[in-house]
Amino acid sequence: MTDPKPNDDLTQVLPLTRPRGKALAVTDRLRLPKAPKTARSTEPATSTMVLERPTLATLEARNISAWFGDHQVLDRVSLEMPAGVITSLIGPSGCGKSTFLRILNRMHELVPSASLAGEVLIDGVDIYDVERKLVDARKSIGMVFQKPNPFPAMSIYDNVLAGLKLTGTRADRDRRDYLVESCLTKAGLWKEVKDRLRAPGGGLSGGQQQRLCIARSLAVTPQVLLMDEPCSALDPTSTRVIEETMLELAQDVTIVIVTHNMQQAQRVSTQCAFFLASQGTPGAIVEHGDTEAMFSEPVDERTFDYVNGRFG
Ligand SMILES: Nc1ncnc2c1ncn2[C@@H]1O[C@H](COP(=O)(O)OP(=O)(O)OP(=O)(O)O)[C@@H](O)[C@H]1O
Repeated sequence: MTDPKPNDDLTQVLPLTRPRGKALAVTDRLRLPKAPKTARSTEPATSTMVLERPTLATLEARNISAWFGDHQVLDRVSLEMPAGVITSLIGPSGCGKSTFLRILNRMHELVPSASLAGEVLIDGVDIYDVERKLVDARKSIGMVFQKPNPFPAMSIYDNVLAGLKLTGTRADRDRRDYLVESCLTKAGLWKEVKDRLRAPGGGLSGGQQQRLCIARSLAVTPQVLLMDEPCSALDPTSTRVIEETMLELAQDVTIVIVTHNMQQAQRVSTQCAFFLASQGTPGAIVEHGDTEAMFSEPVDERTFDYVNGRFG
């Protein structure tokens, strides 16, 4: 997978022109509106306020197929990712997990040769619908990547707020202060950085940078958070902190995580989907369901072999 740029998840938006059920290469891009300047609020900053809860949303993929040029990498994948639940996507390298995840918030289209078919519904509304603004989909469905990608020279404070500008969300000074504190608190980073908010984001450790990226995603109050192997570049301690953060966040946000770590899938997820692309065929879901059941008594022999480390 291509390495993400710092604002990959938010800046690049595309026209909503895909005909239903038809694969279409998308190349054009739109520009996001600039955030207008706002007056200062007269209300005092309330550092004890909690980040307001987004409405919990169910994400549903229906018959998703995907291509890079002529190469089909997913074939009619359907999966419901219920509100307030952590869903893990597992499977061997190259079976299309990351592609599927990127389709869930319209990032797949950023690859010039990419095309797709199928529907992605958030609470029943297709994020690819021509009536829906792409920026709304990006606000509702945040993304955290494998490699932490803060803006390295930008301050920790400004990193958290980067998404507001990019999505044209207004916030006065007090609101910004409040968002920075509450998002960093939610991401489990506040105590470590509260005395150096003006220091550059690039000066944090890898685990801290990843939590900064989680805080940045939370600032636009997403209903869904997609995480592509968020701990694979981190040490066990940072991994544990991120997992605790995920479990905490799951009360407010629907989370979908791609992971190669079977223990992690069992520790954090309620439901699990096993992807496989056998012998040159496009990736598809072999089996999905309750994580505990998938690991203890999978229905399909290939799932049994995979979760027991016999391949992949
Ligand atoms: N930008 C791209 N251009 C062309 N082909 C791509 C691109 N990105 C991925 N692919 C191909 O799509 C298929 C699925 O890749 P994807 O990254 O989705 O798999 P994955 O299951 O997430 O793998 P991994 O676990 O190694 O990250 C692979 O065959 C891969 O080579």
